[in-house]
Amino acid sequence: MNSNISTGSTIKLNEASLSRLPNNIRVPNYDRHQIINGIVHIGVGGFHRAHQALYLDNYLQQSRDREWGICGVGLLEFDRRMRDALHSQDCLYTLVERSTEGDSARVIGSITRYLFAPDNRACVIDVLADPHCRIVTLTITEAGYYYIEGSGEFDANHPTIQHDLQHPHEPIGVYGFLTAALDKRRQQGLQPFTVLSCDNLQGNGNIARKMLTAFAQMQNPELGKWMSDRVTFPNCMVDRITPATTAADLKMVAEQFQIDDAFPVVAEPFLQWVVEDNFCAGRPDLESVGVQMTDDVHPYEMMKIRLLNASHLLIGYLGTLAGYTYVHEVMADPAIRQAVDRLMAEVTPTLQPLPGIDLDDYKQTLIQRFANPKIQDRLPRLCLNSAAKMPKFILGSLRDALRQDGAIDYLSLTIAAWFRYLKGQDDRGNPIEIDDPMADILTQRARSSGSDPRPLLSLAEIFGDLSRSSRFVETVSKHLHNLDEFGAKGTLAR
Ligand SMILES: NC(=O)c1ccc[n+]([C@@H]2O[C@H](COP(=O)([O-])OP(=O)(O)OC[C@H]3O[C@@H](n4cnc5c(N)ncnc54)[C@H](O)[C@@H]3O)[C@@H](O)[C@H]2O)c1
Ligand SMILES: O=P(O)(O)OC[C@@H](O)[C@@H](O)[C@H](O)[C@H](O)CO
Repeated sequence: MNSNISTGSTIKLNEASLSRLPNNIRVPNYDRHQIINGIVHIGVGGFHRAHQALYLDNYLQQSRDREWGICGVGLLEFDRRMRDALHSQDCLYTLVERSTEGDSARVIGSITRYLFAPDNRACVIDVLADPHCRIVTLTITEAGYYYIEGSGEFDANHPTIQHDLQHPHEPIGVYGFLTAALDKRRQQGLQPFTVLSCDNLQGNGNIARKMLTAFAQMQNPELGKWMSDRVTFPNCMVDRITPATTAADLKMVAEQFQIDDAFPVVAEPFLQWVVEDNFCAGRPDLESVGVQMTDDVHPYEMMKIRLLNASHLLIGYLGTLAGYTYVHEVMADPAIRQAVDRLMAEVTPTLQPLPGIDLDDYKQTLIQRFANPKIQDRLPRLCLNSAAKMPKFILGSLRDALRQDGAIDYLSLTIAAWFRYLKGQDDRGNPIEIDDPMADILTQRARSSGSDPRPLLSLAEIFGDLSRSSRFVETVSKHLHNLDEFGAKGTLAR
């Protein structure tokens, strides 16, 4: 992304320039120098900055409690750009909410420090081990949990895990850092911190608990036991569509709001966070800023992941095959929009009822959110890392539907469309770039097996034993044949 923007009439964003920004831009009304970073967040990308950091900014704006600022951490080379941007502007950034009614911008101040782990790994461990840190939150993507989908077990052979087991003081992965810090806390007689996963995983807290404690057990069984007894891992459901920031967003922020921001973030107006109330070292009064605290997040997670994220996959594959670029363009195609409706209808019987939530309204709102032309959500973002997302977003519903003898047509179509997508060409022969840690094996199988889905369905680490269901295999097979022969639009027309 080209981050050079004209600075003629813009103001470089930083602490000193806040008072000179246009009046219609809300800026932090609190003294950021007084804030204690009670939260360390790993994986500061677009989503964290549009969601959790906004909730905490609202909290700091309205409360006198100064204990819940955020120290951001990036573990991967990918995060170098975030480091440079945030360090150049005192960790401030612009959040723009975009809807058909218009755009509104505000400057978020809740992240007061940012650490790029490759610069100084020991410093990241020290910050996590500091008694002021009481909650560690994560948005490290589905692939960041080192979870073997087919078995539900910890992927102990992953090179990152092996590295961290052998180099406990120089970790590179999330579990290495968390374990090193918790070990220090235990040795110093300090309480542990809460680990709050904010990734799109059903039972994200349970998965984080199982994987982190498995890692710690391998390193030091006593420490593993202490962690398993003392650290809490609330599950939570998070929701806000946040596209990846583009050069056009930087230009828009400069032109519409006169802010020269090296890494703004753009999001839809909708926002939701439902969190299990299980924090071992205290928490901010999240209810006061609209977070829903509950004893059981499970039905909320199921509803969101099985309706929203599953639809995103169908939109991503069919839309890409049909030659579209953006989600709102796909939603303007009546046939694909109808397929999304039908996918949601198929999933609905697998959901538990939620008091106070009308599922028809929820689904209608999703369709409207997807159709928002202002947020310019690109299809490749939805299709990224599909091997990790497919089991979480689609296969749970599929298993339930098979058990209930329910309809599986559109769930299977989503899988068939993914297989067709993995062949690397859209319906007009334009290349598709597959961005997935499993890309090699997936594309190799997709290309060599023609319209036979079985070689891909036999990947047990993704599909488990689903390939034993002949009903399922036949339905995917039928759709894959149609997609190969008639393309995405032709298949839907039939
Ligand atoms: N973008 C959204 O609309 C949205 C909405 C709800 C939830 N989420 C969740 O947030 C996650 C991140 O989304 P984003 O939009 O911020 O993406 P992003 O690409 O902007 O940021 C991803 C962050 O995750 C880190 N990361 C990736 N793999 C990692 C690994 N193996 N170990 C440690 N860190 C790793 C990256 O370094 C980066 O900081 C999603 O995968 C999803 O689970 C996103
Ligand atoms: O972020 P991922 O890769 O888990 O999934 C892609 C999108 O479905 C997701 O980011 C949604 O936009 C988000 O979950 C909305 O809250």
